[in-house]
Amino acid sequence: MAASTDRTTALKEFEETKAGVKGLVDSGITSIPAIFHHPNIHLSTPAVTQPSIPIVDLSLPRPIAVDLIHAACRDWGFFQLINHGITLSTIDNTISAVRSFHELPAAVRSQYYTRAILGSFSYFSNQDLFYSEAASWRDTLYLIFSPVRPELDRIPEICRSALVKWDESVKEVAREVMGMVCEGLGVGLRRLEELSCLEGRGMAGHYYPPCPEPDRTFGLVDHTDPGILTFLVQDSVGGLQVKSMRDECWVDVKPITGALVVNVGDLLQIISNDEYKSVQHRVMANSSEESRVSIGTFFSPGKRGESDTYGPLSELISIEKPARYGNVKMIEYLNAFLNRKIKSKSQLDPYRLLEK
Ligand SMILES: O=C(O)CCC(=O)C(=O)O
Ligand SMILES: [Fe+2]
Repeated sequence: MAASTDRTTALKEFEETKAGVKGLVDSGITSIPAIFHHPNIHLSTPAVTQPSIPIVDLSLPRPIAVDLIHAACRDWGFFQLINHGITLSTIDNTISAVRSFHELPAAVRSQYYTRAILGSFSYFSNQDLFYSEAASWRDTLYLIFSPVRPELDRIPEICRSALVKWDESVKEVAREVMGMVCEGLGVGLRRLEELSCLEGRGMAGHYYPPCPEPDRTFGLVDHTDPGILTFLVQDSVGGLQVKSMRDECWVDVKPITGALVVNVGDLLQIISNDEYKSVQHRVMANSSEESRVSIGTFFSPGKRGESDTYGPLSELISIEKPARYGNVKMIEYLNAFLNRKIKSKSQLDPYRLLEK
């Protein structure tokens, strides 16, 4: 009881600094506060560097790229996309813009600190700070681009134009990739787009400061993403790991300059009726001397009215393979995701109809 009261007080104190993990690092700490201690971290297995997640070259002839994307979504739930058309300078500018926001003086960035992510722009440390057993070594800026358009003047000037441009660039790549995903699934080319899967877009700009005790905490605990597809760009520091479906090993996602990391979310697993799998991933606490930045864009259906439900595509249901999930109502689904601790697959379970 006393311990949990202490923890609650410590969490509130940390929250009230509105300066995130970056604020702790700037204060010169040499050990991490107890709220960041993950008790069973020593039990978690280290990652291997081989095999690595698939690489898909978008400049290959389309049928070949479609086959590669299909195999990657089926066997890994993850791939790195190269030659996708977004220039290196756009990527660098975007990463720098996110870094610059997180490195603004605490008094300036703290003005944006809020957990109300439904506004245009928010900044916080650990989305699930008050739900999880232990906090992780990470701060985040978050923006919703669609279906509600952001109020541009509420986005800090230091990252505004870069993030708006990034959203547009990623959306174009996602349009192409979603078409190829549909082709791989054997459904109409625009099926996902017609389901408004390009129209729900949120963006997280994560900042992982160097951690003085990286063996005691995580950067981001293992989880699956709730939406359709995630497109992520990372700097050269590394730390992202994916759980291999084949042997359950954690595998490093080695940073490749200019690449986008693409992964299947829980909703695509549902819609594809288990053809494609959303796969667990995590980020280790940053043991390098430099801070790490990654920017994820999360695509999900933008149509979220009472009658808009999303379940296994009728083309993928047969007598041999009946529907494995019931229908999802987006508002309920997203609210459930936002109001609990980060974990894996919990979004899928309530909708599962049959045991695999
Ligand atoms: O920072 C990363 O590399 C991964 C971030 C991530 O998995 C997420 O935001 O869902
Ligand atoms: Fe993720």
